[in-house]
Amino acid sequence: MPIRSTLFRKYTLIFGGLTGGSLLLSGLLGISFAYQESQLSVIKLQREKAEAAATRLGEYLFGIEQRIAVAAMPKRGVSALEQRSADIQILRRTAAIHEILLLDNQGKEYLRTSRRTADIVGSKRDLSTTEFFRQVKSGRSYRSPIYFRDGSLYMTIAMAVGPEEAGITVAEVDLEFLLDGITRVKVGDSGHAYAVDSEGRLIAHPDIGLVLRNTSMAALPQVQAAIKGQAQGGEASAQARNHDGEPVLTAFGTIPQLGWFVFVEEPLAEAYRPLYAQAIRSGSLVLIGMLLTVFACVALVRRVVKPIHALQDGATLIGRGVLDHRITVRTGDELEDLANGFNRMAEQLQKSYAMLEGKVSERTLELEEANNKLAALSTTDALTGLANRRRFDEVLASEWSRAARIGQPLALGLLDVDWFKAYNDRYGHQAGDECLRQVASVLSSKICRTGDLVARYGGEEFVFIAPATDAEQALSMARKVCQALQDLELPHAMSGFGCVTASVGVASIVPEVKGAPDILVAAADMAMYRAKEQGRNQAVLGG
Ligand SMILES: Nc1nc2c(ncn2[C@@H]2O[C@H](COP(=O)(O)OP(=O)(O)OP(=O)(O)O)[C@@H](O)[C@H]2O)c(=O)[nH]1
Repeated sequence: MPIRSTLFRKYTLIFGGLTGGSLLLSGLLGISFAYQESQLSVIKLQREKAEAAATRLGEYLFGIEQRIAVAAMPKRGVSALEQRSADIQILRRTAAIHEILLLDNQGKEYLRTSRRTADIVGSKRDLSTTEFFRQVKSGRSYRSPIYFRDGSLYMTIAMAVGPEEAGITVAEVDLEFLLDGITRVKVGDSGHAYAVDSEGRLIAHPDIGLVLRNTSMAALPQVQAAIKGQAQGGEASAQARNHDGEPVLTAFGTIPQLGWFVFVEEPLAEAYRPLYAQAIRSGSLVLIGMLLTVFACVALVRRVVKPIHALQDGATLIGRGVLDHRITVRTGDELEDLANGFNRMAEQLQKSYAMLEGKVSERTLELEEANNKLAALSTTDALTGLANRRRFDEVLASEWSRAARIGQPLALGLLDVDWFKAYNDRYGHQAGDECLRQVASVLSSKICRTGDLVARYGGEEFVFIAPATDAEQALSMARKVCQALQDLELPHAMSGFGCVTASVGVASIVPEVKGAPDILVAAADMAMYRAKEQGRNQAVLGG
């Protein structure tokens, strides 16, 4: 079955996917939480700024009111207006107080002291119909709505301190300090603060032109929410659109004494810039972490897969028969165990093959020997150990051709034991066999030149082939054989010689290529018969 996927790819995907994926997930969650926390802290900071500004302004205004109250307070238990005028004139030196009136308890002006004009004392101007007089007479302090005059922002504060005869103190407060307070609030690089009154009318803004144009911010949802009291604290800090329709992060603080609101706002992109930077930093770290994880996974998987590949390659090689191959795995675990198992198996196979090969070559050798023996047997005479008739025919044919080729004489001798039938009859067949072996031995000892062949021709007949031997030499060799046999003196009572003798016929010719060796055999045979006829125990030359 074809392999669908490699181990390396599979495990890299699994490990890389799991670790990289979980790292990415945890990284994204971390970034998300950090983003939310940072967002909350940015919003909280903004709200604190707004509240601090509101508190500062409220306290400042409260301080002015306190000063007015202290100045308006009757001294040494005396309620006469004259005695308080001096204190009130001192109060005039307070920068934020533009003008102070002292009214008697009927609403008649007793003293008017201003930073720009000379003091007017005892004008008796009737101010009893004014709102501030009515309100103070009813027992409450009075704060007027803000109003513009000569390009400046004012508010009137009226109060009565002490017994009724002490009269009413009315101060016109220049709200310039409000603008200062607002413009001093720093919100990031380009953020700012502004203040609105309880109706949403702009009363302080770094762009004084907006204030002077009597701009209302009441249309802005965040201002509406603040006025309606729907938004409290953190919930009032949120993303919104400013007066110019730009997205901002905004928060507000309340000046409770006045019912005013101080808003701070900062362009959204600027407010969140540290968040984005942090998110990018965290994202980069997650990315680097993921890359490192993936690299680590690849390295780990490669380390795991490498010995498996070594096992795979080794198993393939051993399977192909390379049995001396050894698998090298040094992991110190099951894989190394498996490699060792393969190596042991290969070693075992190698030994078995070697044993098998040894047996095969042993058997082959035995077979060769058997074949050689068989071949020898097929060409050897069992009784005498001489070459047999078949071997004789082969050698005669080849020597005939060779002699014909080189033009040399080839001699052949045919030996027949004399009166051998009688020998058998007299001494028995076994003795006859032994006698034939003796004859063979004599023949072999006399016809022993290199290239000569002695063979048993059949029965008690022997034959020899002598290459490069002429008739005279052949006859001489035959005579020596006859003599040697006679000299052996094997007893033969039935022979006229008293011992075993033989008659030999020899012939020698230079063969012709076209001729047949039969003529040489026939010539020797005829000569042998002639030797018999001539009395036996002799050699006769034929041809
Ligand atoms: N013991 C024994 N006798 C054999 C063997 N081969 C042939 N003979 C005997 O050899 C004898 C040959 O006898 P013949 O052919 O009559 O010749 P001969 O008796 O030798 O007489 P001449 O050849 O005329 O001298 C036979 O009696 C065969 O049985 C053999 O292998 N062993």
